[in-house]
Amino acid sequence: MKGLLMLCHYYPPCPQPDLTLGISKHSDNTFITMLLQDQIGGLQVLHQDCWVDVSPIPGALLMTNDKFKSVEHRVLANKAGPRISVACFFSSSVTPNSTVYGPIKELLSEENPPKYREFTVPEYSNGYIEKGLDGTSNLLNYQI
Ligand SMILES: O=C(O)CCC(=O)C(=O)O
Ligand SMILES: [Fe+2]
Repeated sequence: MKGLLMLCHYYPPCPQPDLTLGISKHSDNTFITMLLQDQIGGLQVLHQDCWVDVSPIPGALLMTNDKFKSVEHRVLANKAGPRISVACFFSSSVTPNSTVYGPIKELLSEENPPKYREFTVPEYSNGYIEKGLDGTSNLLNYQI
């Protein structure tokens, strides 16, 4: 499928899970993510400043991106394991695309000026990768 990127994660068992994380806090930079996780657990989403466990349900596929706002999430390290998950990212970032995206012009006015500058999807995706999962939003780099 065009624009589908699949990432398979293997988290080895960790002898001291309190000292590290499986994946640090981040939000996905794709249009939508579908995730298949095994029974080990460890995925958490940030909800009202609290980390909430996303318990594995056998056979369930998890979709992130709540009303197009990508939810922040992380994965805890586990003594049990290994843990395996498969994330499918739906995004146009893997195909060349020179389209410039920005705030919808009809919604802008003197009272409501643009908060973000325009950018292309490859520019945004490369910035996301270069920044790394440092817990901050990549969008901050495009704020005016
Ligand atoms: O392994 C998981 O449950 C989550 C993986 C993840 O957050 C990602 O690939 O972006
Ligand atoms: Fe993620």
